[in-house]
Amino acid sequence: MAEPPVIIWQQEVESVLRYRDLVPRLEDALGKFSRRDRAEVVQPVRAAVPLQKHSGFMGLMPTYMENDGVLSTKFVCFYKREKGSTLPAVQATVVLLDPERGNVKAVMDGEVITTMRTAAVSAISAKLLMASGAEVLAILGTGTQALSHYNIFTEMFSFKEVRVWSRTKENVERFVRSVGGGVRGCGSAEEAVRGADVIVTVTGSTEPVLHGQWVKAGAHVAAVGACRPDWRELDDVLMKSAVVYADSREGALSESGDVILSGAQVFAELGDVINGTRPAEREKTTVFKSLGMGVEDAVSAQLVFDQWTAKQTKP
Ligand SMILES: NC(=O)C1=CN([C@@H]2O[C@H](COP(=O)(O)OP(=O)(O)OC[C@H]3O[C@@H](n4cnc5c(N)ncnc54)[C@H](O)[C@@H]3O)[C@@H](O)[C@H]2O)C=CC1
Ligand SMILES: O=C([O-])C1=[NH+]CCC1
Repeated sequence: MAEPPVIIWQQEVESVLRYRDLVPRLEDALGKFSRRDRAEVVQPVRAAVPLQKHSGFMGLMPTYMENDGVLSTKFVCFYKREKGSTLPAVQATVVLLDPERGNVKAVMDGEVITTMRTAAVSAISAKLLMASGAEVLAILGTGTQALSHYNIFTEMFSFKEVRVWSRTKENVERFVRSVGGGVRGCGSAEEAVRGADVIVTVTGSTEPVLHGQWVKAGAHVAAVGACRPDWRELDDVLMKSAVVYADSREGALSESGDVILSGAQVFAELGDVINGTRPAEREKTTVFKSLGMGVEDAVSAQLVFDQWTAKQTKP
């Protein structure tokens, strides 16, 4: 009989997961995904069950990496929250299985994984696509993803200025305090993004918050919110004038309102750039449309499991 599964909860995930370990694993996973080799990654587009009464969805994100022996699925519930709501926008659990026997090896908190792997993939997009000498970073949104994006973008790059905007002044002030200052709070999205070299959109908005006419030519945008076919964060002007990259072409064409409703073409996946099969158009305005992929959760969960197991066996 198989061993019972271990439970690895939030604090323990936090204590073992580090961006320096995660980033190379995610780069490798993005490259493998884009090769479409079924021995490397099998990952269907997320199935989303509507939770109509609660304005949300439960996403199911199964992934199998045969060569790496990794089998997992994430359950992620995400919601459109009304202004002032204190309920979380995203809750997630990752289940890691033994692919040979089919038993569950570990059940782990998926919030830290989702928060960190999403920010890490956006940072990889910036590493690949932002113009050299980028100085100004703008973040639209001040929630969970805003903080993780701030953390990794300031850890990986040396911006001279970081700006942030959110719907309320209180949210902006709270965010600035939470990161210990060093960030300029802005009164409007336009003020935050004008002249910025890199723009991160991490809002719960279902309407465009970022307009192409404000965006400097050659800027890189990492667009993380609006993960439903009728939700938007970016307007048509930006989508049609930028070179659009995605984590998954199929994901973008079935889940991204910014891609579907603007009619913009997906030029490449990030993995194509990593594999050298599509170019990084650094000198042009670029949008990375992030939807989130099961393979990102799979490699993150395996990393957590390995680190956690090593910690248990240390004398
Ligand atoms: N691409 C991916 O892999 C992932 C995407 N997400 C998405 O990222 C977004 C942010 O997630 P969290 O930071 O966890 O949420 P959160 O609730 O912690 O933060 C959301 C932020 O957006 C702001 N906001 C909400 N509605 C807005 C509107 N109409 N206009 C302007 N700002 C608005 C809120 O004030 C808050 O600052 C969500 O859309 C979520 O679904 C989350 C996880 C993974
Ligand atoms: O990949 C993910 O976990 C999510 N994408 C959109 C909301 C949650």
